[in-house]
Amino acid sequence: MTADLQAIRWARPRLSILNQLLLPHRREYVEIATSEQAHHAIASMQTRGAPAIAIVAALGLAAEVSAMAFDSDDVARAHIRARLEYLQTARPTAVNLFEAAARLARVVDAAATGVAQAYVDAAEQMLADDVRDNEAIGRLGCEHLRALPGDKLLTHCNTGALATAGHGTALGIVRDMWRAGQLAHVFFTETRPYNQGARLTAFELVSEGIAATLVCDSAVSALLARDPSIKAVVVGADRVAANGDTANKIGTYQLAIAARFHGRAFVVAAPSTSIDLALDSGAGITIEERPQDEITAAAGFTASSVAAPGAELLRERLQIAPTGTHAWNPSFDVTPAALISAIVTEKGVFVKRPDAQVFDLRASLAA
Ligand SMILES: CSC[C@H]1O[C@H](OP(=O)(O)O)[C@H](O)[C@@H]1O
Repeated sequence: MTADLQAIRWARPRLSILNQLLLPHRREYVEIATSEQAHHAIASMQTRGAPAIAIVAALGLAAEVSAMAFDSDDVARAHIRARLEYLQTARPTAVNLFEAAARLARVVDAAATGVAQAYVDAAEQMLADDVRDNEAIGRLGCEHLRALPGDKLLTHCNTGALATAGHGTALGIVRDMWRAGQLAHVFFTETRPYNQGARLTAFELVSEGIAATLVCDSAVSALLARDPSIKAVVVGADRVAANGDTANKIGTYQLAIAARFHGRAFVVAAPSTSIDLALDSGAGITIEERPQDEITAAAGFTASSVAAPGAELLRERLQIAPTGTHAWNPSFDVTPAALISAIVTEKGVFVKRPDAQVFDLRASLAA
């Protein structure tokens, strides 16, 4: 990964994150020293992507804890547990944040002594684990997709180095296929209304010189109808239920319908930390709803605001819809398992049993 694409920098005990609100115009790192700052970075989308928000929450608290002197292990444990509860209120859909908080709570509960140190060690380990898992997803995804006809892919939102500790999930597969000479071209959606595709995936693909074309979300069916060499649609995930129903960036569901209609594979790529085995189906997934003005106005920079210090504050919004327009802005949708061909994780590539409409991820992960 090039240094340009490093979303999370951790040099014990200091954490800084690439402020993704300013991309692709400015590369500016923000220091995160407290759990409040980590919460703000996640809620305001300075950092985003299911694995990245879990890691920033964990390491933001690690930075805070490292600077504190606790009177006892019990005090440290109580503090960490309370802050983990608080951090889970930053965003509701990606399960990685909740999974990480539960795992870290178990670490501090299990540590009889050295609670603060045990917490920091475990939070730090998450960074390395995520890169390792994404590399495995890339490798397994390449192997899985090699057999399918065609030499192009389509992806949605941003699932790359910027959304993770490094390499990425769906975009990690794109990266590995490109490096292996298995990929001639990738199409990627702008991902309205937040434009993670046009701003962030474009930034990653241009940085690495991967042959790529940006399309409007609404151009996907026309693209699939026109180009039979697109072998698959590959997307990430924010939460996958035990039956394979998958919450991912809004627009994913309609991509899956288009892929099914045109006879293309629809592949979900995510670490196993994105799988929520407590949920039987996607019906139980909380979908974040974001402000209406993300739709009624367009965000961006003018030449003068890009150059100004604190450009985030000056982020200009161009009104598109008339004042008084009501908008509905769900940030995610749930793609039914029936439309998903395969789920690629670091633990393996999961498919449905012949004739089944859903996955059995409880059995797959137990195997
Ligand atoms: C590998 S990241 C998964 C996921 O995160 C994105 O959402 P957001 O940008 O709102 O955090 C998107 O759904 C990606 O597929």
